[in-house]
Amino acid sequence: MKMAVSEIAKAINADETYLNEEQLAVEVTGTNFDSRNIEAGDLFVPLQGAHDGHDYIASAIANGANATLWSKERVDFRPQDLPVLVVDDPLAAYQKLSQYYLTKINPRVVAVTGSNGKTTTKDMIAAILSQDFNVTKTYDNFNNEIGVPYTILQMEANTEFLVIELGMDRPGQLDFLSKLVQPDVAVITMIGEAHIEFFGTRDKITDAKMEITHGLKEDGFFVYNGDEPLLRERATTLDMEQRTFGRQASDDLYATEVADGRFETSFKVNDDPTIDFKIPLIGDYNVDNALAAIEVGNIFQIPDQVIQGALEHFAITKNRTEWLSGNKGEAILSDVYNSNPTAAKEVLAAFSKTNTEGRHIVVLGDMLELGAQSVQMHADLAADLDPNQIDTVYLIGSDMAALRDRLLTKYEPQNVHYYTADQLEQLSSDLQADVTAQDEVMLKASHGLHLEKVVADLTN
Ligand SMILES: CC(=O)N[C@H]1[C@@H](OP(=O)(O)OP(=O)(O)OC[C@H]2O[C@@H](n3ccc(=O)[nH]c3=O)[C@H](O)[C@@H]2O)O[C@H](CO)[C@@H](O)[C@@H]1O[C@H](C)C(=O)N[C@@H](C)C(=O)N[C@H](CCC(=O)N[C@@H](CCCCN)C(=O)O)C(=O)O
Ligand SMILES: Nc1ncnc2c1ncn2[C@@H]1O[C@H](COP(=O)(O)OP(=O)(O)OP(=O)(O)O)[C@@H](O)[C@H]1O
Ligand SMILES: C[C@@H](N)C(=O)N[C@H](C)C(=O)O
Repeated sequence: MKMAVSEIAKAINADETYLNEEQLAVEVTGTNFDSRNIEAGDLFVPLQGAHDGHDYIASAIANGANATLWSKERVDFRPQDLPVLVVDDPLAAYQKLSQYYLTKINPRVVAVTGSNGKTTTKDMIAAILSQDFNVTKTYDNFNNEIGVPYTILQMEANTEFLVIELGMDRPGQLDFLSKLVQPDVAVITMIGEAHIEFFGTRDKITDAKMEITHGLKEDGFFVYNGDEPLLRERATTLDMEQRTFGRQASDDLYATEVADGRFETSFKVNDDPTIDFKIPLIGDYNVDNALAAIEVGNIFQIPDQVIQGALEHFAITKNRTEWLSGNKGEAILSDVYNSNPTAAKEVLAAFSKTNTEGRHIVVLGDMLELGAQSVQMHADLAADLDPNQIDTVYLIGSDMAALRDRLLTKYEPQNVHYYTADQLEQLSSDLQADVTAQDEVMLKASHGLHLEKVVADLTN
């Protein structure tokens, strides 16, 4: 982005009495809400976390901030050595600025939500559209009320498509984000149980996910998983054009001949069986993510051969079924960004099928935000762990104790290792001592368990 302070001030209704002529002419070339990541020319956005972002203005300036948003409540403590845009609420101003900038650049917008698969599908769609267009996509999975404005303000002036991930863990959040980005295409990958603690039922999760259509343009497209009855039912009330994907003949686009490779999955689709699609990921569920992305490519008339090439080599975001090589030469499947029952079952199914000369070792940590059904849902994962396919299980976290108890009815005790959440280092050192070059290790847990530290220990 490139904007003068005067343009920003108008866009967000900042109090211009704190800005002189010279300051109004200063040019801003980016934004950041973390002073440690500020680059020369950026606008600093002080946000409230556990600490107050305003307290880091000195480091933002030292790193080259050209201007800062500033809460009017802190106006007496404003810095004197750069332009200060005084507003009621810096986060609301940040969101408003992003909306202004989006209107100014005016790309077509593809918005992606779903209980699982948002980041992967976003990456696939961006890879496809990038073959023919200038595309900006969500950085990592910055998908909330802070991450969405950040992504929008990252756009270069020549951006033709914005592929943006929208996340939520409460009703109303997607209503806000969808109206902010006003998608040309809204995608729902699937409905699972992620964050069900704050909804109670999958039905209510579906209602909240459908909010992605609230800002959908009238001539826009709604792309969704047609195998989910809860989505099919809601879609009947929408006027916009719709495209479904899935595994059933009733879907507009469905996969056939799905085949698992060592590190990839291949499949065909109903509308052109001559093309062999391949994705560099294991897991049947990733075919669904790819189908959603192909639908988007079709909407924008990207030829099938071009889509095929883009999917074969698309760049995945780290820690999503990412294969790594461990210190002893073992193969590691890192899926440590998040976890919930549907995702854990899918990844266990995929991992169970991979060939190994050694053992299949699984490390599972607590799945968070599952509410009253949490303990039961952890215990139920026992059905997805077969001692003939998964040799050794490491469990960590309080609710995983329920899974340990269940597993002891079918596993030898020496093959089930249990740790409390504060024993992560112990788990890591025991696992390192146990693993051999021939083994394969899969790790999955909610982000809060920090299994990425174990992955780092295994691969350092
Ligand atoms: C306000 C803010 O900056 N808080 C981030 C910050 O928290 P803290 O409370 O620890 O901040 P802290 O109190 O230390 O500092 C307050 C503020 O001062 C800043 N600061 C701090 C120190 C310093 O030297 N300099 C400085 O500028 C700091 O960046 C922050 O802006 O530091 C954490 C660790 O780095 C991030 O994890 C937090 O990011 C939040 C979660 C976020 O919302 N980040 C956005 C960009 C996002 O999209 N994050 C995604 C996750 C989004 C998500 O949870 N999505 C859910 C669904 C949506 C939920 C909606 N609530 C899902 O996908 O399931 C991600 O990080 O991967
Ligand atoms: N379509 C799917 N169905 C079930 N599970 C999936 C699906 N896609 C991905 N997953 C699981 O979810 C994990 C995270 O994938 P991804 O990051 O794409 O999802 P996400 O919805 O973006 O999650 P987050 O918003 O928390 O980043 C994967 O590694 C896999 O375990
Ligand atoms: C970290 C956040 N994006 C998320 O996915 N949280 C859930 C609870 C998880 O980590 O499993």
